[in-house]
Amino acid sequence: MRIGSGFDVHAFAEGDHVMLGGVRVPHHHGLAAHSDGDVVIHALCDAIFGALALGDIGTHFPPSEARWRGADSRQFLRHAAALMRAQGYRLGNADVTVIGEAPKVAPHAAAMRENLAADLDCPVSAISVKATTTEKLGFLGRREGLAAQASVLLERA
Ligand SMILES: Nc1ccn([C@@H]2O[C@H](COP(=O)(O)O)[C@@H](O)[C@H]2O)c(=O)n1
Ligand SMILES: C[C@@]1(CO)OP(=O)(O)OP(=O)(O)OC[C@H]1O
Repeated sequence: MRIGSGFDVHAFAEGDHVMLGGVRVPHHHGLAAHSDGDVVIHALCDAIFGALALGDIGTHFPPSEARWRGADSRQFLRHAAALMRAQGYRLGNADVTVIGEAPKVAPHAAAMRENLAADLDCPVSAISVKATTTEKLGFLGRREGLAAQASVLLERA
């Protein structure tokens, strides 16, 4: 078995939605990023890369490369899943927490879990997506951006 953890933050910018776990969530801001800024998927990718000791998301998808501009982060997750399988592992379970005051994540958590499970080729029951505020404290509490953290357990396939 291997465990991994990941963390990602993106600042709010102009826009009318954020992408979270591959779900387009309406919001009065977007997220500033090279890709689509999906903090859920970025944290999950880093957790998988970490579990495999294969670097991090920037190692695999350098922000210096124009081809990742505006990219759908689900392709990053499918790549991480392919590397996981190639190393002889499958996802045991994943637990993701979105941190921020808004938008509300709970109404979209089921759709996010479906997307993540599809990309990781695992049962939806193996994927948890939850959220918390920071009780208005700090940069997340001031609604300057959104963060996500993820933990994964990989099992031998
Ligand atoms: N962006 C968020 C933040 C929180 N939630 C939901 O609200 C619950 C209460 O959050 P507290 O930080 O006050 O404990 C939390 O358990 C989530 O269900 C959310 O959906 N989106
Ligand atoms: C995803 C990548 C792709 O270039 O860029 P960003 O969308 O800015 O996201 P970040 O979480 O900073 O991870 C780095 C990059 O791999």
